[in-house]
Amino acid sequence: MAPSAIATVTETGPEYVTFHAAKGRGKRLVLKGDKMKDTFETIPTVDFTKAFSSSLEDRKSVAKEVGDAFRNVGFLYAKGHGIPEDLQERTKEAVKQFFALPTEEKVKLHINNSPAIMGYEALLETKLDETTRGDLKEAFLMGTDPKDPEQDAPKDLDPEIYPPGQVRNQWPPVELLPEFRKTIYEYRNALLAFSKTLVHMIALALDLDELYLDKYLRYPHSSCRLLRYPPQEVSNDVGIGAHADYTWFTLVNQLTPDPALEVLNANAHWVSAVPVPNTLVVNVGDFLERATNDEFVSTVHRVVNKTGKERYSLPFFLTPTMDTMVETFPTCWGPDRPKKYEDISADQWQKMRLYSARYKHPASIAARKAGKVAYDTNTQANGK
Ligand SMILES: O=C(O)CCC(=O)C(=O)O
Ligand SMILES: [Fe+2]
Repeated sequence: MAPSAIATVTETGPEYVTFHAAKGRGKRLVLKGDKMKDTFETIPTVDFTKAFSSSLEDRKSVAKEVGDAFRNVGFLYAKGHGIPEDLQERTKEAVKQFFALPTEEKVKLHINNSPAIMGYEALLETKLDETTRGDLKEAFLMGTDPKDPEQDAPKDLDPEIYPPGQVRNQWPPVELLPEFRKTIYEYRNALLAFSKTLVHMIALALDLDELYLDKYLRYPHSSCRLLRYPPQEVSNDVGIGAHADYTWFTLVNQLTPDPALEVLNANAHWVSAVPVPNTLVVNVGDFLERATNDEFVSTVHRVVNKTGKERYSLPFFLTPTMDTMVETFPTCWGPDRPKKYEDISADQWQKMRLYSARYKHPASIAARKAGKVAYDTNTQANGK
């Protein structure tokens, strides 16, 4: 696993770092001097070229590097992922064009119109770090929507999870952005294909059959979140407050060259995930941490845009098919290593985390009233 030479520790931060993660609101002491632990100070790079090889030995060599990175860091830079550069360029243009639309066009697509919480979310609408005034970013979210023909969704999805006709994705009119939907789908489908290869590498890294985890991927919850971060002017602003993702994993395409994404190591020092052209930043989410009985780590991260420039990024999130029960993987527990977590349906997990982070969204309020979703009382106070 070749360490990236360009990621560096940027600051030691305050005495404590607070964050928002599966286990509730966390707080970690910043370690200094001889209290410091042996932990990562760079983000490793993994070349995925051999993940596409017909030789199992080649694929296992990539899987080993993925396993090392996910056990020790929870983050890696993926190169050799095969996503065409021209598609990445066109996607970046599409992202910029979306955010350049007049505000009145963007708010027509507001997430409050969508029970699935897809669409446009304005600046400061979320607040992952309660010590700030909110997350200084605007977003456009798209995810699973069986009505979108581009997704070729199975016909027998659970109607409780995907009520027929329910508003999910919301797209800007083609007259305004003729190529937008097409380009975002082309990108999303390429990332979904790469994700399936990454899932195979994860299976091998955990000594599972290479295809063992495919049973979770009949219609995985794959979503893209387009993000624009204006330059921060207020001193304690953040682009996104410190948090862990609730996915299986996230693939972030940093579309602009200036550093802003930071990853928390065991000393509670922030390690910069400096953008590296034509790589994806891959990180383990809380759901995969749980399914591996904490063998893989879901690492806290944040975005701080002090560059004086606008930043654009594009995370892609992967979570298993909503109607599957996710067990602790069989190689991750045994007599000497008891299971720490109950099995949980992907739908329950997704809703619990999504609604906690969007506490005032109409779908979140309705689910709470109906007693349909278990809430983590530690995290709900954070959601706006
Ligand atoms: O913009 C980024 O680089 C990361 C965004 C992120 O952490 C998230 O959307 O969960
Ligand atoms: Fe994240």
